[in-house]
Amino acid sequence: MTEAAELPPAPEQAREVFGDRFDDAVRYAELLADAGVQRGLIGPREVPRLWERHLLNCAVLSEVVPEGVTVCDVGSGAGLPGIPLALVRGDLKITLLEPLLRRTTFLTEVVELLGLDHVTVVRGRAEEVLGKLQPVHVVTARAVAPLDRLATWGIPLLRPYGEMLALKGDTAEEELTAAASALNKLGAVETDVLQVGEGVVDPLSTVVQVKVGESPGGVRFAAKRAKAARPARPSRRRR
Ligand SMILES: C[S@@+](CC[C@H](N)C(=O)[O-])C[C@H]1O[C@@H](n2cnc3c(N)ncnc32)[C@H](O)[C@@H]1O
Repeated sequence: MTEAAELPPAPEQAREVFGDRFDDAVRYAELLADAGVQRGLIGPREVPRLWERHLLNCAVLSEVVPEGVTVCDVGSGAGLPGIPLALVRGDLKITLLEPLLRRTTFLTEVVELLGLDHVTVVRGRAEEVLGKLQPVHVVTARAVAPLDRLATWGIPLLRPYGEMLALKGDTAEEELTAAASALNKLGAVETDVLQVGEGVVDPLSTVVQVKVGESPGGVRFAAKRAKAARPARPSRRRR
């Protein structure tokens, strides 16, 4: 049997980043290393690098999230980036969206244990909750799908003038180029690649930012809504 990897002590930067919520961040890291691994939500090989590669890498996304907004973390998995973001930003209202029951059960436990009153867990696929969730200012995501597919799921969840913030690695620029036409059709008006986490993570975390205009979801989504709104044709009667 392989021995369970040990969770290393929190690095000094974690105290600064999580501030008052540092103890809760430690508790979350312990839950990931223990129940998270046992229930197959995170690989055992991730445990030694939980702080740098997961908690801190996700928490620094906070640098580019505006104040007091609503956020939907699409494909939250074991709570990344949603939970670290919630720990550093009590001003946000965050929905963790995840289709798998095993994962939403874990997320609900974490939210209750850490007393994250500003976080709600919703079970579902992004493309299926459209119209059921209130549109949000910001969609976040990490490791869910290539940018073009992620955009078709995430952008329709946005309010007008909202933005999607996707944590991506080295492939960020490449994915943006490949997704250009899809983003255009979905109503993107501005895109950028941001580097965050100076002095906290090395390498810096890369974030693809996609801002939308008045019509998030773009032409296809607008057409779908128009179709749904059309009155039903009167049924023909046989004479
Ligand atoms: C590789 S995991 C990443 C989890 C987490 N974001 C992280 O970085 O550790 C991808 C997650 O996306 C979820 N997912 C896949 N398709 C989805 C969809 N259409 N809508 C919402 N979530 C989805 C999966 O269930 C899974 O939890």
